[in-house]
Amino acid sequence: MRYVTAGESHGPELTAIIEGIPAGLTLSVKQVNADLARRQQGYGRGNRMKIEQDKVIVTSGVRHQMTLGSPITLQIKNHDYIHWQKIMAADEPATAANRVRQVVKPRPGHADLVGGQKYQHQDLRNVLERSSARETAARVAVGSVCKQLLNEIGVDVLGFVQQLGGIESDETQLQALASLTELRQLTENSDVRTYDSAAAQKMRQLIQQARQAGDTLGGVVEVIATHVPVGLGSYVSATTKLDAKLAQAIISINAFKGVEFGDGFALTQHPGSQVMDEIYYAKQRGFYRGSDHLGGFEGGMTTGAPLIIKGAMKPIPTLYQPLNSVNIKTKQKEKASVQRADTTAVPAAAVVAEAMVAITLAQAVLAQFNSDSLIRLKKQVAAYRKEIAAY
Ligand SMILES: Cc1cc2nc3c(=O)[nH]c(=O)nc-3n(C[C@H](O)[C@H](O)[C@H](O)COP(=O)(O)O)c2cc1C
Ligand SMILES: C=C(O[C@@H]1CC(C(=O)O)=C[C@@H](OP(=O)(O)O)[C@H]1O)C(=O)O
Repeated sequence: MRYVTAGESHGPELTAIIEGIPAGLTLSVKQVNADLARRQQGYGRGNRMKIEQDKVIVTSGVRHQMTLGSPITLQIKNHDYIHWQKIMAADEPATAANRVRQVVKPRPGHADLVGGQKYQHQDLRNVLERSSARETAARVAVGSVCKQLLNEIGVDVLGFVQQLGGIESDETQLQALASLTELRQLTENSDVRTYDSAAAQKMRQLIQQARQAGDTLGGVVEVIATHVPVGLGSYVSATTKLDAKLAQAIISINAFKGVEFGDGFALTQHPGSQVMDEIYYAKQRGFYRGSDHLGGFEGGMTTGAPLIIKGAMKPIPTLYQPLNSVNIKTKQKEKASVQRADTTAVPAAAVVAEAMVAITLAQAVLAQFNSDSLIRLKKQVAAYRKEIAAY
């Protein structure tokens, strides 16, 4: 399965085309829209989210709510386009009237300067339009389709905020106790996508302070995937290791600078005796682990334990109290340009990370099992699970 997204932040729409989803999957557009809405929420987002109400339009590959096996096209309209039609026009030459709102003072931490140098753009809007995380809405729509496929074979994926601006979310402690369903209820009942708690209150205060100071915040998101079959991915080649593919998928999200599996970097502070997941056997269950310090991976393969993947998001680069920059035209020192921006988008990014994990897992499943028909896929996965359990 492969996919591509297209679309500029202030252009008419985002588009995603997915190729390789099996025929026979009942696709809920309502569910895709619910995921798109989750990505738009979260305390700390800017005014753009008041303009957009992301909804997907399916224009191919699905008939009567069932996938056909042909490429699926998903479109999401940019409501903000109405304010940018002239500036973003594809079919009109540049004129004094439409060459307005140019960006010439690159923002440190955004793609502006390097994008301008690489593509030789003199208006950095040509870079920011596509480097903007607006694109992640399309990925969430693709991820939602993939989650629906994964649900058919019992795999559940959930992303949530683990830490924001240094304040740890209560879900981290709850995670060990709560099922994914309980965790989902907790995260959905809160406007910072965290358990509505003392920690969430502190996060909100910190975001308010950052906003007032013209500053921004980052954080850590966590994604858990449960009931993943044993042995997705392989140790045989660098390119077949599934943990490596997931690392790529997480780092591909705008502003992500780090990824961890299980206890990740903290593993380095303990002796081996404390961090390996010891092996047990029970007749009903087959082989299983007593812990999950390694986040569900050994040798680039899934062990059958829950996948625990964390991603570190840097603070948002656009600051209302802008940092030092240089005007690309005059070469004079100036403060970076200020575009409308989020104070933080960690809650939104948790939904994007969930989508990226779902996409990568769906790709692994479809590479290993039949990808023409959902019925055949389910049969093959069930037979494989039996074979593994009988080992
Ligand atoms: C959901 C989401 C929303 C974001 N919102 C903004 C924003 O409003 N302003 C901004 O400067 N960067 C924002 N970013 C981050 C930039 O898109 C990102 O830093 C930029 O594309 C440069 O890429 P890099 O940080 O991966 O190097 C956001 C990222 C995500 C995931
Ligand atoms: C549009 C989205 O996020 C945008 C991501 C973004 C950036 O630079 O990454 C900058 C802002 O764009 P704008 O200036 O149009 O408000 C965010 O709002 C979105 O998440 O849907």
